[in-house]
Amino acid sequence: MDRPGHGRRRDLPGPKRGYGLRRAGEELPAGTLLARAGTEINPALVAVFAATGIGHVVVRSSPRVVVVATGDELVDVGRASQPGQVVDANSHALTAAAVEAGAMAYRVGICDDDPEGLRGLLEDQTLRADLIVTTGGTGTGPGDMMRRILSRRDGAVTFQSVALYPGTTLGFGTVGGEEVPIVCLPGEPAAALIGFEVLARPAIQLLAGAEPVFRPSVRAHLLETVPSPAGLREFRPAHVAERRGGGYTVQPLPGGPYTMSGLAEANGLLVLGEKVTTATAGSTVDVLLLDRRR
Ligand SMILES: Nc1nc2c(c(=O)[nH]1)N[C@H]1C(S)=C(S)[C@@H](COP(=O)(O)OP(=O)(O)OC[C@H]3O[C@@H](n4cnc5c(N)ncnc54)[C@H](O)[C@@H]3O)O[C@H]1N2
Ligand code: MOO
Repeated sequence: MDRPGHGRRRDLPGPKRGYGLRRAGEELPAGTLLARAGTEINPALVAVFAATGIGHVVVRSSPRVVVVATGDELVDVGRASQPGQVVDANSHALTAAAVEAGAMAYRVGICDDDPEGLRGLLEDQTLRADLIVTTGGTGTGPGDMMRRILSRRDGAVTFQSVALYPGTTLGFGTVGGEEVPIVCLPGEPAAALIGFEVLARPAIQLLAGAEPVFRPSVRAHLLETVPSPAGLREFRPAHVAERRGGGYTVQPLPGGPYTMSGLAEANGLLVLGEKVTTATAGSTVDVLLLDRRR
């Protein structure tokens, strides 16, 4: 009984008046705005609604996005690839990107460059898709089937070069009687992901009723000189960091705009406008903030 803390009586001061009590309206006083239109509903917000007696809210459901990879050369991941074959990375990456953007995403997988097969597949997918995202076959060669089958139809999909780098060859428009929006991204994997970021992601945000539609951007101090093609707006994987004294710095990642590993590392996209041919170290540039903590 003489172990410390045992068998001895200690008088503690009594609790202050009101201690441990939760008062009505303490956290959210009457009249507080609970959520703005365009807010994504999360579990805690559901709790806030329920606790404040709101049993019903009007929502836009997550858009259904169908992802199709095209190309005779493609094989599914995990299968042995022969010389001349390419493992399909894009349908997986774009499906993940669509989920990250808040969509219900369906990966259809690989479709050969057979015009009838492709037409039929797109027609079928219009029944379940709010947005169709394809990759591959957007070039101007005779075998670039996506451009061939879609640009023939009375202008519903346009492949006029977009001043985007990488991603110049992408197409966009609608397909089928239901006029389902479609974004046709290039086959080159980094170009496909950047094209998705710039064109498809905002479309998903818009379909979801989300606000804001675009990524936030900041002005940042560029740490390394980079060249950029004239006439095209370049989006380049980069690492952005907050400076101690305020503001941001941005470091372009090695490998330029066409790197998957650079994109995997990036927490921002450096934006170099159409008129920029060289962005010099020390200048101030625009950076889109990707939603990744690094
Ligand atoms: N005459 C012209 N030819 C090309 C131009 C041009 O302006 N004029 N632009 C070039 C550029 S830039 C791009 S980008 C490509 C876009 O062409 P495609 O969309 O037809 O791309 P593909 O030929 O289908 O593929 C390019 C490259 O990427 C590989 N690929 C394709 N799909 C996948 C996938 N799902 N996963 C991984 N890798 C994939 C494919 O095997 C090729 O190596 O056009 C240029 N030509
Ligand atoms: O269109 Mo290509 O995507 O510039 O790389």
